[in-house]
Amino acid sequence: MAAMASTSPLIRLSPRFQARCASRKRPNNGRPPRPRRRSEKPGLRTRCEPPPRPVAPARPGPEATTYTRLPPREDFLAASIDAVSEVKLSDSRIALVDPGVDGVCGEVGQEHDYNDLEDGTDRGLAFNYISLDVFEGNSSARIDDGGDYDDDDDEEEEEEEEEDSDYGEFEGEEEVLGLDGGKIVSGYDGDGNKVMAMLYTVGDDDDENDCFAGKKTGLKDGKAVNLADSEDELDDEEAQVKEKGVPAVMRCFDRAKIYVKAGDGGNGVVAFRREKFVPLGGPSGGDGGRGGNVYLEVDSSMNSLLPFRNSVHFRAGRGRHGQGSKMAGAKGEDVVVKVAPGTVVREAGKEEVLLELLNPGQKALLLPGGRGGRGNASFKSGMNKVPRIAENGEEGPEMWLELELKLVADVGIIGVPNAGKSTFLSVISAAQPTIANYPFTTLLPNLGVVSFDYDSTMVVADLPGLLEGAHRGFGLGHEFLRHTERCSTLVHVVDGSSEQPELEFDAVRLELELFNPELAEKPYIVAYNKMDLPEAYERWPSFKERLEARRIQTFCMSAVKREGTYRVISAAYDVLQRSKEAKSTIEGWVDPSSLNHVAEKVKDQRSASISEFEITHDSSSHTWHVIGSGLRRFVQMTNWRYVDSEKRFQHVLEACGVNKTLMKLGVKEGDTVIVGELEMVWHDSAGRTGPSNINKGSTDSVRWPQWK
Ligand SMILES: Nc1nc2c(ncn2[C@@H]2O[C@H](COP(=O)(O)OP(=O)(O)OP(=O)(O)O)[C@@H](O)[C@H]2O)c(=O)[nH]1
Ligand SMILES: [Mg+2]
Repeated sequence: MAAMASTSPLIRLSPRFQARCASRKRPNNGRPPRPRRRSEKPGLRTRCEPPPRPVAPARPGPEATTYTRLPPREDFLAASIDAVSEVKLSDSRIALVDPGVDGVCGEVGQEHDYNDLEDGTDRGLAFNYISLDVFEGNSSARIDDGGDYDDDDDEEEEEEEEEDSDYGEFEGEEEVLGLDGGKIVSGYDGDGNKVMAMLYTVGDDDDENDCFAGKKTGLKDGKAVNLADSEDELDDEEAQVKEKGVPAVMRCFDRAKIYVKAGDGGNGVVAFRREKFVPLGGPSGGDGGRGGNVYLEVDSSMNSLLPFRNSVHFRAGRGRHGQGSKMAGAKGEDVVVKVAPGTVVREAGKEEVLLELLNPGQKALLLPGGRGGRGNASFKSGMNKVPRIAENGEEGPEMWLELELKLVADVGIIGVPNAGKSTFLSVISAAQPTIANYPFTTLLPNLGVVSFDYDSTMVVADLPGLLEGAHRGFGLGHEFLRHTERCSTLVHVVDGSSEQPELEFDAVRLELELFNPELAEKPYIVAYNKMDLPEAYERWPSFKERLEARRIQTFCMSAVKREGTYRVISAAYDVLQRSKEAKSTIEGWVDPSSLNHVAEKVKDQRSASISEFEITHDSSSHTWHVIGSGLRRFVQMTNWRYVDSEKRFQHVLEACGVNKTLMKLGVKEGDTVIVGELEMVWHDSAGRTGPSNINKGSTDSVRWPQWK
């Protein structure tokens, strides 16, 4: 720009363009229209309609944050939530474990009769579990709250069921895999595909409250198989995923969408010094102030992105305009957006991560404010002593950002619902997560700090249970799978009391891989839980054998009896240390100044040369588009109120080669040329319009007294 200013006295004004319409954005900065000047006379015909503005990025509507969207009504499980809050560990089934049971991994003591829990009523929990019928052959699975299922002779009923597509997809052999509060059912559908379903209910027989029962879900290669009433059946997969949206009560405020805008620069002004005894005071218009910057800062007191529910827009202040007596405008106020530790920042709609803000105190300059426009004092030179030109302030950049909070935990506890993950966390740390004998007790991740001694501590996160299909939105797991991306190590808790622990184990591993293959590559250990239960104890040897054959480090424990847990967590600690060492050698030291790289990029874009441009031609409308960020910025900063601005603009187009290129490409008389927001008409006969537009007294021939 400095170079441009110095060229102004040498302007060879041969305007081939006639500006039809100058930038409409701030035509007059709110001031009353000036009387026409000579230079605005003939030749400069303005068009009434504004030039086509560049297509602005679609502005997100009210769904700016994940939590502003209301969940589908049927997903709001009021009854289930009530039920959850009533359940205590002491009430749960585990309270019935006979203390006489001997240690883990060894002999199991006496048999425990838990069969009475499977009769549909869990006394401790006062829940009514649905009955699950298991069928052979081609019969259909059916859920019935305590009702009988007639699977043989009643042909009419069978016909009805065939018509009812709710059951149609879940035909074939089924077997019960787990009967723990909820029931995991596996089977084969008509096509021979493996089908899994988690069936459970909470509350009494009242259908309205029986929300979980209303959402019985069968999972078939990640697709829902709706086993409930046909009203709930959804037409397509998309609708299913939508309906599986996490209810508002369960939503973690760990995603937000915000708008940030750096402040615009203040405008420069044209002013001349008029003072007694100071003849020919000269130009004294001050520069505009710089717009405020946008910073992102990690605030250790924040643990969610909840504050962004109310405030979505963050705009830095604009710089003040310059004033006479060479007074520069004040700088605009900066805005600092505080985020929780562990926040990942992306530009909305883009995959690329802009910033990862992990540690409290980190502060990143995200968007630098716009440059202040120069006042006429800055344009003064030996050849142009009365510059009547000033610039607009540069527009501050703006952006929609997607913020995502990922837990910063060393170890993540994963596994199917009800495996005992929360129980394990409560044993190894001081955390007190809700523990209960039904799936999805944990709705939000829990954190706990495990300390071995003063120096060695690690943060462990208990994550909501994962179901098959979690990566496609089933259950709650997918909402939280991303948290595991931050964990260096995983502890995979396997429910030993399930029918086929290995199958469940593989399903969860597959989910991790499908969600993000990098997750599956993280180091992990397996903790086979509930060893105090006879069935778990029986299955342990074969489970261990198979996993060890696959070279997977496997431990057994009884979280509730606090046996074997220390071994598991110390093994996790060892794995964590090893992975940390490996990481530090690979990644090396990270330069904290790299946090400003987004702002650096913006600055680089700003300093793009005006001679870098592309020209496209639309032959149907005889329009030429001159595209270049340097030129665009130049147009935006040109203040068309001032006569000299127009001349300087013509000169710049000539100097940077736009005119020449257009002529080379075959521009014709009357064609429209669009540069940035400015639309002009091309005239071949420069002689006709060019010299006649020059305000002869405006540049080098100006005499100071003229301004007195
Ligand atoms: N017998 C026995 N029961 C256990 C053991 N560990 C946990 N449980 C019980 O299993 C049930 C589920 O425990 P949670 O810790 O809530 O399971 P979770 O994996 O956190 O479940 P979600 O949060 O739903 O994913 C509770 O009733 C626990 O008391 C164990 O070692 N032995
Ligand atoms: Mg839990």
